[in-house]
Amino acid sequence: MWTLPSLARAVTLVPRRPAAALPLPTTPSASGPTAAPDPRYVKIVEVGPRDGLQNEKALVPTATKIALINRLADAGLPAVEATSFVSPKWVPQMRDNAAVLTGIARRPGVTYPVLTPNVQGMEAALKAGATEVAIFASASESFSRKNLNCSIDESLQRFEGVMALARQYEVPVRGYTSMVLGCPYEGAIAPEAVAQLCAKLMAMGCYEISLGDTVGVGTPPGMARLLAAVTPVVPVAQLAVHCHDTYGRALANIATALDHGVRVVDASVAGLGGCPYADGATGNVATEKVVAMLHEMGYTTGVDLDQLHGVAAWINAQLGREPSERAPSPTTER
Ligand SMILES: CC(C)(COP(=O)([O-])OP(=O)([O-])OC[C@H]1O[C@@H](n2cnc3c(N)ncnc32)[C@H](O)[C@@H]1OP(=O)([O-])[O-])[C@@H](O)C(=O)NCCC(=O)NCCSC(=O)C[C@@](C)(O)CC(=O)[O-]
Repeated sequence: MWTLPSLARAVTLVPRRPAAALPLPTTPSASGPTAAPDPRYVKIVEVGPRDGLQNEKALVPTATKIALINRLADAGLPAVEATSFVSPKWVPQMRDNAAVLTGIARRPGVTYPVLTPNVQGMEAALKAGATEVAIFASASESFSRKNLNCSIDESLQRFEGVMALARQYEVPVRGYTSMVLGCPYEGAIAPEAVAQLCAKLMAMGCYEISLGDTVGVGTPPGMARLLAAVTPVVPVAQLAVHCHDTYGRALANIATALDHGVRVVDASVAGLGGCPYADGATGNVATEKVVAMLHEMGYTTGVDLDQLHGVAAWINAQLGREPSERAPSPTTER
């Protein structure tokens, strides 16, 4: 059986900057990110292969997942969340995590984060060659128990073990905070409680916090109140927003976040997804809709919108899904 001391031999370790010193989002160049932060560049973190597919009822073939990830990277997405190393009893769709992560063709300059809820998941992720991971906490006690089978405090204790391994193997860690704008089990969530949790995740060593409107109940004023509470404790350059589109408000909420200086946006190609432990959660906002809006607003993303539409149509066909409403044509871009 594989044991921790064999880890150094099992994985190829790439020397990295300490996670806390990771740079702000920058415009990617042909050879990777440039040094100077560009205020008009918005980094899209594509979460479809994980957050999207985790909710599909029928098992998606591993080859389809790998092809999806490769196609998204080819379309210019700078970060493609590939899979999660969670219990296969809890999320069967992600049980081929190692095969997916080892099967993708890694494109230079693209990161492929994976979710790790505990040391067991982190060890498996490292063994499969993960070079970036994400831990995921909830601002709602009820959702924490449904999603992670433990309290918020217990989840943070588990993450300590993940962070220790991440430091040892120099793997950057992204932190998620879920249910930041409301919870189906608890209703309203206090922005101050979200801020406190985000501060704890930052103190543990996360380089960025993604604020999850897990069930899409947020509104632009709610997003503004949330960011007013969170930005004093987490610099806005280290915040991302992760908006589900349950009630069609995701783009408006993202636009509000952009107004407040957020420059990292999570999205899911074709609007795939939901959350298996959050009743009523539909997919993340569709990546093609976010990219179209950003380009119309004069932001750059490095994403080829036509190619991305092709990926959305392809994955819809693979999954037998009806295409969602097409986002504006790239011909209208500035
Ligand atoms: C955290 C646990 C594992 C606790 O689950 P548990 O049952 O309390 O764990 P346990 O430690 O008691 O172990 C029970 C069994 O699970 C196994 N196990 C334990 N850990 C692992 C692991 N890492 N990988 C593989 N197997 C694992 C362990 O080996 C054991 O196996 P058994 O002895 O019964 O055969 C479980 O609750 C779980 O897997 N939860 C994950 C749920 C999930 O993935 N939810 C979706 C992602 S979160 C999300 O989508 C929100 C987000 C991030 O997108 C942001 C937003 O929208 O807000």
